[in-house]
Amino acid sequence: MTNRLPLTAPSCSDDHDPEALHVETAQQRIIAAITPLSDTEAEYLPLRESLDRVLADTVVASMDVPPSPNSAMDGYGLLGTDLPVQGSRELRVIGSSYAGHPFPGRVTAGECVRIMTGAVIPAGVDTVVAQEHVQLLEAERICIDGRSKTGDNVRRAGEDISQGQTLLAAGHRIGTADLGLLASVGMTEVRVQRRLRVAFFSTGDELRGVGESLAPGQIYDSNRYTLYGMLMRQHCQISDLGSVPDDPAALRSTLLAAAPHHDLIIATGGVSVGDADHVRRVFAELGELNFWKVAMKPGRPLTFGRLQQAWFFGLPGNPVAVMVSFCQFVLPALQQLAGTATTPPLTVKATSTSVLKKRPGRTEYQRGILSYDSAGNLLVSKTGEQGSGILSSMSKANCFIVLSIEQTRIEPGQIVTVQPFAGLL
Ligand SMILES: Nc1nc2c(c(=O)[nH]1)N[C@H]1C(S)=C(S)[C@@H](COP(=O)(O)OP(=O)(O)OC[C@H]3O[C@@H](n4cnc5c(N)ncnc54)[C@H](O)[C@@H]3O)O[C@H]1N2
Ligand code: MOO
Repeated sequence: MTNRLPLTAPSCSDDHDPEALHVETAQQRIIAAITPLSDTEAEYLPLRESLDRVLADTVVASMDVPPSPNSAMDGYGLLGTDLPVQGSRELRVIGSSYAGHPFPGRVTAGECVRIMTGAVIPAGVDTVVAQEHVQLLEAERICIDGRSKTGDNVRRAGEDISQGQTLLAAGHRIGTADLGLLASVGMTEVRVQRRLRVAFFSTGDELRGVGESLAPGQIYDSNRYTLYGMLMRQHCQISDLGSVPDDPAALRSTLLAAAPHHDLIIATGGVSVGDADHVRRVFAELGELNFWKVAMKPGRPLTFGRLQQAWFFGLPGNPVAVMVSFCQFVLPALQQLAGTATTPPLTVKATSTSVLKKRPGRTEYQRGILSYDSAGNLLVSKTGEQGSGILSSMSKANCFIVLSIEQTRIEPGQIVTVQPFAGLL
């Protein structure tokens, strides 16, 4: 084979490869290389349609929420100076304030108003006594005791949001609470970044699509399905370019056709050193290779670079390697492109209940099931066989067990680092 990039074969006892970048270095190189999308193609969307989109503008609150002081309880609104220090006191009920129907007058000493939760606090009132703490007397009179204190059950204007404050910053991905937050200041539409355009294709002469029949040596293409799922979860605008044969000319034309119309191109397979692994070589001829190979398992031959204005990931073909490298590298790249904060995934510590086999030299992402024992301690067990072709290990898992580069065999009872799938997949 010609034109092969050098590969230093790891020894049998460890997996060290001096050419492979550490995971953190590779992540930093990706973040450093990518500049966020400009907002020239940002669009206005009706509020509900903006769910999961990225804000193009910082939103400043145009009003206080709540706009007026209001009651937190159903009860009686009165003056704090009327609260008895000891014993009880009678007050005269002069009217009522309901949510949407404020009391128009002023309350003075010796008086009170019937008030409902959410109703505007009338002028003069600074305290609401819950009705459970009030004794009803005849002829519009009540009796209160010394249990309450001035200011009780009054929600001040702007206690949630104050006019002029930054409500949500540009680059924030709009979540479910944010839809309510934006509605609470009366916004009908928001300006959001366009969705990221991501093309993906698989490579391999052995691949057939679902619905086709398999000849000997052929397998179904599963990578385009996991990629579809992961990209849809990230709200990308996707182009599935299908399965491309192990043919440099076909790879070349697929890459060149996709580059002008996409922010990111993802290929799977063909990035290792086999005679039919053309993806990295073809990419390196056409574009700028940023790095090849990361000291991780699975996912070592990962390839990253740029082709015209599109970023490129050549993910290793093994189905688990695709998912692991997507989570660790494609996700931060998408976040960086979208201009959202690139926060590392949350990790927790858990006690392993399994023996975890590992050789030094690569960070490993084993697939685990995170659970609690009866005392509330976090436990994690591995999902059986851990080969990078064992996709069922991902399907059974709810977390990655992240074993650091120099870590070796883990015994049951040892504490390990775990990355839950929530927010990743
Ligand atoms: N001599 C060496 N061989 C290999 C090395 C190495 O360092 N030296 N690295 C191994 C590692 S680690 C990985 S990961 C793989 C990655 O290789 P490729 O990216 O070139 O992937 P392929 O060879 O094309 O495929 C690997 C495997 O995955 C299956 N596959 C591929 N695409 C799909 C798909 N779309 N759906 C389902 N399954 C797919 C493919 O049939 C192979 O079994 O290289 C090792 N070799
Ligand atoms: O790096 Mo590979 O993904 O171990 O099989």
